[in-house]
Amino acid sequence: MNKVEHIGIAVSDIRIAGGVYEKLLNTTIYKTELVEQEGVETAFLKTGPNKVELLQAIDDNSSIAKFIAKRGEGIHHIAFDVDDIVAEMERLKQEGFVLLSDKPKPGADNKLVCFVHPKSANGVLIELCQSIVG
Ligand SMILES: CC[C@@H](C(=O)O)C(=O)SCCNC(=O)CCNC(=O)[C@H](O)C(C)(C)COP(=O)(O)OP(=O)(O)OC[C@H]1O[C@@H](n2cnc3c(N)ncnc32)[C@H](O)[C@@H]1OP(=O)(O)O
Ligand SMILES: [Co+2]
Repeated sequence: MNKVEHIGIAVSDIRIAGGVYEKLLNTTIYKTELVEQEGVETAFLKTGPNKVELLQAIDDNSSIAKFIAKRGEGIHHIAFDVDDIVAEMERLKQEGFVLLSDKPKPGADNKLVCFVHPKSANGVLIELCQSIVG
């Protein structure tokens, strides 16, 4: 596993939260993207080498809607960059982690992603991300 790729933050209103994070980080949102398969609208900000992903639910079935209903807004997941997501998924499975999909799926920002259940990672939802090249 490589560096932290982004920190995902669950928000109720991405426009309001976007303004707050633009002020906080003294930067502007460089990309917004709707990821329908995940039921989310996203907005990305960069600070130094780090990325923050704001996530708003687009419907009540979204993981983000459930998370906010249960826990309120806040840090939702930590994403790690990987070179070979299939190999990393296999390694984590062998180590006993619970993966939330059998195969990588399309994420935001030209990535293939897979999630590790928070119950198998000390209460933190982990995302693996591999950049799609080309
Ligand atoms: C934009 C695409 C992509 C990217 O490219 O970056 C994204 O980031 S998408 C982000 C949104 N998508 C996901 O989160 C997909 C993976 N998540 C899931 O599959 C589910 O959210 C889940 C983790 C399996 C939980 O779903 P479910 O079991 O239906 O919900 P519960 O509310 O019953 O939760 C069970 C249990 O887990 C705790 N929980 C839930 N979410 C989190 C979390 N983010 N961090 C820590 N813990 C979490 C929840 O509180 C429950 O615990 P108990 O209350 O102790 O039972
Ligand atoms: Co993410």
